[in-house]
Amino acid sequence: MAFSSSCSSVKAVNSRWTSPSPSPSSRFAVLPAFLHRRYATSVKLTAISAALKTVEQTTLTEDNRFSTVGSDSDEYNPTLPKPRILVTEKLGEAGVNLLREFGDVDCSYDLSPEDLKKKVAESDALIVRSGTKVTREVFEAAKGRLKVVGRAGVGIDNVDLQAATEHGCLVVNAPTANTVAAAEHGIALLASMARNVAQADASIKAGKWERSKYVGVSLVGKTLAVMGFGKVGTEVARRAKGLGMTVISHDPYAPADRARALGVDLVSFDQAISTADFVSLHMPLTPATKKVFNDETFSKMKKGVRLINVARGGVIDEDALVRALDAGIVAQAALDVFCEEPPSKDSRLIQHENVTVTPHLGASTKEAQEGVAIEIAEAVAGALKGELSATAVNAPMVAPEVLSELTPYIVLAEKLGRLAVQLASGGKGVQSIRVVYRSARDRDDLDTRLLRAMITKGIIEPISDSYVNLVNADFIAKQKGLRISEERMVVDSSPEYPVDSIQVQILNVESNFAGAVSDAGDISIEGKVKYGVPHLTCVGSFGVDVSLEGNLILCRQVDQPGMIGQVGNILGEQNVNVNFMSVGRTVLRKQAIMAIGVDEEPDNKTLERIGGVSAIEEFVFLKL
Ligand SMILES: NC(=O)C1=CN([C@@H]2O[C@H](COP(=O)(O)OP(=O)(O)OC[C@H]3O[C@@H](n4cnc5c(N)ncnc54)[C@H](O)[C@@H]3O)[C@@H](O)[C@H]2O)C=CC1
Ligand SMILES: O=C(O)C(=O)COP(=O)(O)O
Repeated sequence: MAFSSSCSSVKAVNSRWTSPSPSPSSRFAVLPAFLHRRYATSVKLTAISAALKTVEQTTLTEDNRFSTVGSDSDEYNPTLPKPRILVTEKLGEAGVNLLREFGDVDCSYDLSPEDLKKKVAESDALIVRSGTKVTREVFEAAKGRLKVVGRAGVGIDNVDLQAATEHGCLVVNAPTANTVAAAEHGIALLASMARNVAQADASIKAGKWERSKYVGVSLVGKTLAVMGFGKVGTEVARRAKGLGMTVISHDPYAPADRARALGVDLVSFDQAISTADFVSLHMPLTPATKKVFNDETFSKMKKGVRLINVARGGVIDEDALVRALDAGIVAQAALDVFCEEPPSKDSRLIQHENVTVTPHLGASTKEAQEGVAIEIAEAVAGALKGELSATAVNAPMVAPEVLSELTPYIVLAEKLGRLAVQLASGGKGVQSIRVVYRSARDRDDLDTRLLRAMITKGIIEPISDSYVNLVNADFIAKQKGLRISEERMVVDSSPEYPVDSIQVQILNVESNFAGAVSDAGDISIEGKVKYGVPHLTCVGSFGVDVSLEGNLILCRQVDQPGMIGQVGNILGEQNVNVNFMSVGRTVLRKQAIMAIGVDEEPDNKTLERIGGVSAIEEFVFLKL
């Protein structure tokens, strides 16, 4: 391949200099703060448990933003300022208590949009249910402080996800704890609608006794179409089967075998709505589902159909539903959710005699609210600690075991990005990046999204004032016109490790260090993880082996004896500690590259002295 470097095959001549490398465990380098704004320069390399369980200390940065500092201890330090967590809607007590153990919790309900904007500017996390609109203006008002929005429930249509992503704010939800509650509410509406429970109740309270008016319809033997065969839809289907109904479902993305296992046929949208006696909505509100129930679709329904909506009001064109009710196409509707919440009191839909309504109660059981509160509190606290959430909505979800494996490679990825970009000197600008992952594993057995995000972070942060994290890495890269292509190469190494090496190439750009330019003319560096520590193993066509800690000096020189001593002496005289040194060469006694890891940043005079060593042809100082 044109881009392949000779490094993978070149053996580094590894001369360890003054300080021997510390033990692998103390050098195990991990930056778990994928979501943090300012960690790149302030986080110490930290030993943490593989599953990212380490609790980081929290602190306020100089601009008063909540940030994290890696701790050598596994304990959370209670003396440092706590994150501020704003809760704007009623949350189960157990969840609030959990949050209080971790942060300063401000429960302020019924905030006006203006007050919400004021409060988020002082909050690290915001927890909402469906009643708070987290708009772009809210993210803008937060001025970068807000790190995580927790949606204590499933639907995140009240959160502007694009704006959250652009602002690097993670959005997490609590997708499982209210499933049964929503399904039970759907079934409650289905049964009560069929037997006119709400209308009969109102009638009897109005002093009437109207037995013949409220004759209902039976459920047994009727066909129910479940629109959206996700968590709630599945539970509704299960329960409806128990009531003796025939259940069909439409869901373009649901696996047919899961439906079949419950005795449910997955059918087309038109087939579902045209054959069902009852239609129950359980899909999310998305651009594709917005007003999907409209005049046209109502006209295809079986006359006398009954409709239940415990999903989102916006999937129905409410005016069209009123027309369908008036025309008798829809015999009855039972609605828990509305386009506007709360709906206007004199809405024709709400007041319609064949409509039963509840005020968005689907998730409102004691059990569900406690569960949701705990689920969201754990997700938000985890995110504030820098853990990746299993319920992240706008960031890659990575299984904990995958994450623990990838963690040291994530550090490597960021460092390689950071190094590569410092080797670019201009010309056409940094636009095209090629990343090659060499691995012994099958092609599909490596999730590189985290690695790519961290390479992007490493590339962008040194050259712009954008802060980049896992959430916004792809967005910022796109915004800056950075194209990142990824390639996988299967190599013959141990499949025990997910990645053998990562190579980062910046294409079509000039370099301030000609030694970093590969035979193909691109800036190219490659690294590996050794004993949990990221190492630089290749620069251009030269093999080296230097651990990526502290800072790095790269020198290209004539390959001759005494070079290590000369440069080492200069650094030693200036009290700059060398933590690692390695020399790689292509041809004996021709050219070599010396990679020197230094703990301190040498001053200009020291660097000039290094440049003055006669055999050194070029050198560059790189900050990790
Ligand atoms: N009323 C309430 O209090 C509650 C409402 N909900 C709402 O119920 C809905 C479903 O929730 P879950 O089952 O937990 O979500 P889920 O994500 O598990 O299921 C949604 C399903 O809808 C399917 N879907 C997506 N687009 C579709 C389309 N165009 N047509 C048909 N199906 C489509 C998806 O493939 C998925 O299987 C959400 O809108 C959620 O916000 C959930 C809990 C409580
Ligand atoms: O979880 C959902 O999607 C819901 O609709 C529940 O909303 P809520 O938390 O009760 O405002």
